[in-house]
Amino acid sequence: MPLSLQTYIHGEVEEEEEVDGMAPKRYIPIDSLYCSTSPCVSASGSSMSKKIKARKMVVGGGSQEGEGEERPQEALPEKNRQPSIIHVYRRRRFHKKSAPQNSHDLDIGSGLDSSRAAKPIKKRKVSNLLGLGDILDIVLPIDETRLRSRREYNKSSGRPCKKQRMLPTGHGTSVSGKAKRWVKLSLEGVDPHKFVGLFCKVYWPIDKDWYNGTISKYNPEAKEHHVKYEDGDEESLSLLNEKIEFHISNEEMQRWSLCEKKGLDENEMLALALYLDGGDVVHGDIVWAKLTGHAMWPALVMNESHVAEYGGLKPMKGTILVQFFGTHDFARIKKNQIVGFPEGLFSSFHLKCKQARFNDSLEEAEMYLKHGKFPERMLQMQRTTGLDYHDYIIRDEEEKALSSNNYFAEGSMLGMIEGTKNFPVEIKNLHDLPNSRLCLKYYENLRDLPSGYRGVSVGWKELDRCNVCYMDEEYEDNLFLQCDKCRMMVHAKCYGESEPLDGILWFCNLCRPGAPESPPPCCLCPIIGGAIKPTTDGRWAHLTCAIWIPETCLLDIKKMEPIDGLSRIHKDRWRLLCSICGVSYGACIQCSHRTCRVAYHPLCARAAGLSIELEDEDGIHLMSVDEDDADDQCIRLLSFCKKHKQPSNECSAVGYQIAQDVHNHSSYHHPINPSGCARSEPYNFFGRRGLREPQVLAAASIKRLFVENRPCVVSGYCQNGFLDKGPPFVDRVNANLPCIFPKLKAPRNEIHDSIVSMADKYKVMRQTFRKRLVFGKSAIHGFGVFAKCAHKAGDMVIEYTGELVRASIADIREHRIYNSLVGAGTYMFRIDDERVIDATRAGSIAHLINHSCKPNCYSRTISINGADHIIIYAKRDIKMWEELTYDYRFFSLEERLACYCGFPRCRGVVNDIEAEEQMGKMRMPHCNLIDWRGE
Ligand SMILES: C[S@@+](CC[C@H](N)C(=O)[O-])C[C@H]1O[C@@H](n2cnc3c(N)ncnc32)[C@H](O)[C@@H]1O
Repeated sequence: MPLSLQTYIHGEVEEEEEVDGMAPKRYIPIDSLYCSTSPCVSASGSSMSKKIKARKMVVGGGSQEGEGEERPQEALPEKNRQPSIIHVYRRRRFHKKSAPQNSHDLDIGSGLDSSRAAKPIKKRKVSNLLGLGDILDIVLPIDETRLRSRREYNKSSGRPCKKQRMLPTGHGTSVSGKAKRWVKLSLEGVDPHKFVGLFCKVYWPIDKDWYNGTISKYNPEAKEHHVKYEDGDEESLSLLNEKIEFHISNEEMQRWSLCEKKGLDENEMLALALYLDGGDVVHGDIVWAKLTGHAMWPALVMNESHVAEYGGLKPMKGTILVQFFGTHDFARIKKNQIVGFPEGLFSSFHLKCKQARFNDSLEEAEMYLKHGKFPERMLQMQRTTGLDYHDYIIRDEEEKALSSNNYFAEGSMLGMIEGTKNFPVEIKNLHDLPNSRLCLKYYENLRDLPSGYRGVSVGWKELDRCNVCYMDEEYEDNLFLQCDKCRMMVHAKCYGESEPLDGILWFCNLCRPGAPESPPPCCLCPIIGGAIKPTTDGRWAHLTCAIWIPETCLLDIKKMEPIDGLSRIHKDRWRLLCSICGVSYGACIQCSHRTCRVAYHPLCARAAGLSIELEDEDGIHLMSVDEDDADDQCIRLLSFCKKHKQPSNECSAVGYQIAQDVHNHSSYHHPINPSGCARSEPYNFFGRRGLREPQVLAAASIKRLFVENRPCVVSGYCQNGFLDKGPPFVDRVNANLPCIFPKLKAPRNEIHDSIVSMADKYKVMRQTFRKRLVFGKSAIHGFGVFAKCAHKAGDMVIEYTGELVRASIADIREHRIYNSLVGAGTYMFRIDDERVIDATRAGSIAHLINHSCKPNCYSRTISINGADHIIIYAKRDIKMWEELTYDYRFFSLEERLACYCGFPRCRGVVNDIEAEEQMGKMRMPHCNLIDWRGE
């Protein structure tokens, strides 16, 4: 094997073995994986996949024959496990180091230790900061010889000349136009062909080393450059994603109209940061601060004595008040979420985010370090502390929210309702941010709103759930749709998309061309973003609000718009104060408990984890959406405050109802999985959760006909008292309202480059997965799949591929072939009742992805050009080298498969217990079975 195998233990790299042979490779080629990981046996038939070993132990309750001595640690309980060992393959050691090496590239590994050993005296008076040249003598401990040797003094000022200082040794220090030097080139807007032929060096994060090569060609389709390394290796890569420098002279740059990328000078920043670093964090310090869902971000520690001026950011034990560079927002960050600036640079935090704002923040941080200066806007924000800043906003995210109808922010709403303040402390209020261009834009929309309006943003983090019905299951006839711009996820039918999209570009109605420039606020609640639809009176409202507020309805339930009935909303409902966000705006619903009057906005309730449900959600599918049947139908929407929140499965009527369903659906067959292998299940498997349709869609349908929503307005006043009984009037004239946003099938040139259709995303995913993912030894079980680079929530990660076989064939293979060969278990993924993907002998490394009860990925079936594909998506942002996991939702009434995912609240088994329990209820007790002798 031509591979150098390394062991990563707790992030440390240790050379484990050097396997010699053919040309060196970066990672083992995925194509050659099967021989090493598939459960297919060797000629002797004695090898058994680790997966099977673990599984057999679970089944048998102990080690199996032939595996006694080598009990895999993945089968051990979490506490007994050894430190996680991940094997990854790296380039061989004999790769020459990039030559000539940049003398200005601080050797981070050694630089860190030496500098730490002799920390410079801390200097805090940043306003008197000297230029780098002035302090070089002080920071010499970092790398004295290097810094000294590079110093070239300007004769007149006696200060070091920056340009010359930064020139790499080996390339002379001349600044003549012909002298070549290593430069980062600006890639934006440059013809990619211009890079062909350039000598370059590419940074390999695993090796922490640079490798020299030449760009040999450009592939416009893949948007990739091909690099031939000096050591004979070659690869195609996207320059944008790489840390790459070119060896080029100024003259050549001019000739080919290339320009140097004016970016960070990491070394200078490091030197300055080390100079300022030391001891406890005090105000004026520059640090890395972490908000959940965001990269570590450069921030300035604020003066706590001014805290009174920061309104909602009052002192809180264990937290530090910071202002972020780049966004200029204030936040209170837990101390353990703060990292010293030099440490962050050593950990390459500055390379971990590609957002424009992040780059701005680095540049601002650099300016502050070098010159002690802040951007004017940051100062303005500091000056306006007299204003009531209720909370912080990450402007970048705000931009996302305002421009794309989606908002991601820090903090779980559960945390909020458990907050010590009257109102949840972590809800973000967008008002009183006068310096924000975006806020001004946003407020333009709010002119007509009452003065008490405050925008509230919630963490729309759950990309795997429908934004309307909040269910995470997918149905064969109601697939998930994701807006290709803002990534909002909805069920097609919940959003009113009846036509199959088949992978074409799809935008939600706020991202379509012609949509309002900035997202309109919902007229029923202050929550920003989400699935918003037009109302019949020319406003906008969340579909969820329309569904949960009793008086409103949808005129066309196929299109799920426009929202009607706003004028019917009871006047008291508008006056209710939301107990969760504390904003007295919009219309609230109330707790369904008999004696409780607690009010909340439906979306606040959902975000806070309160239960909002149908009284008989499992029976909803039995209701007809046919208007003729309307008289007999009634649906009750229940919601409970925190105090009266009840587990949804407590309702005994549900079990009964399901039992009836089974009885009535003779075509239903209980799923068989006698082999017990951990087949992953999709989300649309008929039998898993009873026969439910996405509940809110059904609710919306029925609601058009008749709704009896229990909660009373204010006290004891049944809403139905003011609702017309019987089917609400469907205004046919209004139903023919012009379609405000025609269905978009936008040509590529109309849209931003980063917005691509499902089909294009799929294509890119297929082209890149080998570069993005790698398999390795997993701490969970056997082999797993790891991310070689960071992934964003919602990214398509990999397709689960293999042989597409009929379910009956899959069963036969399991029983007759795989089980008899290796004992048990296969790599199968059920698409639906008919089709199974068998990845045992063919397919991508997706079959190695392990299960976790708190996964970072999820699976979805997508349809492209008429073909179904099982795609593994990122459920949240995934860091480099994180193991990919998804919830197998393993379903077996016969077997339980112990789970070793290590998540603190692991459910203990890979099985989808909830689904199995539901199914258990669906089984008729024996005593209820009639002995049918035929007639
Ligand atoms: C598709 S394979 C995953 C790849 C597997 N790690 C391997 O090396 O072959 C599925 C099998 O991995 C094992 N597995 C995956 N996730 C697990 C977990 N969280 N706990 C225990 N076993 C797991 C189970 O034996 C399951 O049948």
